[in-house]
Amino acid sequence: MLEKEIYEALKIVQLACEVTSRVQLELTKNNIVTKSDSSPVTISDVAAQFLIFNHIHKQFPHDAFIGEEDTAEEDKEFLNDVLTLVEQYTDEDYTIEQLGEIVNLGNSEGSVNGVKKRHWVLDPIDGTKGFIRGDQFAVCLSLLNEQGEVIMGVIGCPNLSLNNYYKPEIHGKHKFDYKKLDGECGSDGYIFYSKTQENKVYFGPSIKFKFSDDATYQNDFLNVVTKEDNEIDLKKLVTLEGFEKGHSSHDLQNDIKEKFNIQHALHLDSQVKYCLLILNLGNLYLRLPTSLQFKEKIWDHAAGFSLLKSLDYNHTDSLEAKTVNFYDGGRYFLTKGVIASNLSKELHKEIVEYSKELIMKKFA
Ligand SMILES: Nc1ncnc2c1ncn2[C@@H]1O[C@H](COP(=O)(O)OS(=O)(=O)O)[C@@H](OP(=O)(O)O)[C@H]1O
Ligand SMILES: [Mg+2]
Ligand SMILES: [Mg+2]
Ligand SMILES: [Mg+2]
Repeated sequence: MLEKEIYEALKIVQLACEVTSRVQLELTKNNIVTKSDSSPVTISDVAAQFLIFNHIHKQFPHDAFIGEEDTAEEDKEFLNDVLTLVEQYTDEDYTIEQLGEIVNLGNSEGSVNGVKKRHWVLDPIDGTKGFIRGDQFAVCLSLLNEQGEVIMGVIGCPNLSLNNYYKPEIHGKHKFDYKKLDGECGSDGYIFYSKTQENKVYFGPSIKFKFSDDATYQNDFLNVVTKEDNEIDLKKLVTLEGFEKGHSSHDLQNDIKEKFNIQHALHLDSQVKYCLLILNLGNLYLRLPTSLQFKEKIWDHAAGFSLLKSLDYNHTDSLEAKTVNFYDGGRYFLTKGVIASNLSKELHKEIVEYSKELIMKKFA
């Protein structure tokens, strides 16, 4: 089940990794604009959304899409640069109108209004600020079934070197030789994927994927992680937090670390944080809200959620230890913040209870 979906998703996420990581190296000010919510977007965010939706739409014409980007806000010059970029990776030529039609397929409100369709959920570049800074970012594609449940996730991490995050004195012995794996990556980084119902996550150096016509991609994925591979050392927990102070309440997250005596923290952009959690390079993902008005977007979490649920890890909001739901709020969560972990359900709940206390105090 889902073999074709995974195969097509991997193939096109791999291409998007290639495009985005190339653009990252040669990014200029003209390639970046500011959206009406004050967040940045680059030509490669829109190009990656186009390439991915164009491919998936051809393969699965009955499916719907939710994507972060939309061409309505962008001017002609910017969109022309997007076209020039995508045409280097497609056999056909496209007009600006055709570009818009495909990118804006992603404007679906989801299955909230009784539209029962599968939805592909895309964040073409998650961590755009990290991308612009030259740091971590991720291409995140997932699939929701007709009931709105996340059934698979693919995360491309073009800039990820795992050995940078592995510290033997903290992490102890691990199944994987990250240095060796990094060496195999070239400049394309890693891709992670999972089917939510399967109890394993696959990952491999993106560049190693060799796709044959009979969809034998599994053979090219060298690495599998299961829950049993991860030994959690409660004395050496590591948090996974965002880089941008505007995206989560770093002050409250520090209070949590103090209360639970957590000595180590990693700060990095994007859903790469979820990939590190899967590998047990971090244990506790903290995203406490900076304002109770902010609505979390489903594309910032759906692919990571699939990886986490495959290993039966916790993924809840920051006020109540209830599993986050991807369908009741359409494009948004109805809940506030996110806390995820590979800890026991009991400890996770304790952390969320303390988080609630802190949030209530801060925003009272
Ligand atoms: N105020 C606020 N609160 C929470 N989240 C916000 C906020 N503003 C933006 N965003 C979203 O943050 C997405 C990037 O998440 P990161 O995990 O990379 O954040 S961090 O920069 O590492 O802190 C980012 O995704 P991208 O736009 O895809 O980069 C935004 O959707
Ligand atoms: Mg994002
Ligand atoms: Mg994005
Ligand atoms: Mg964005």
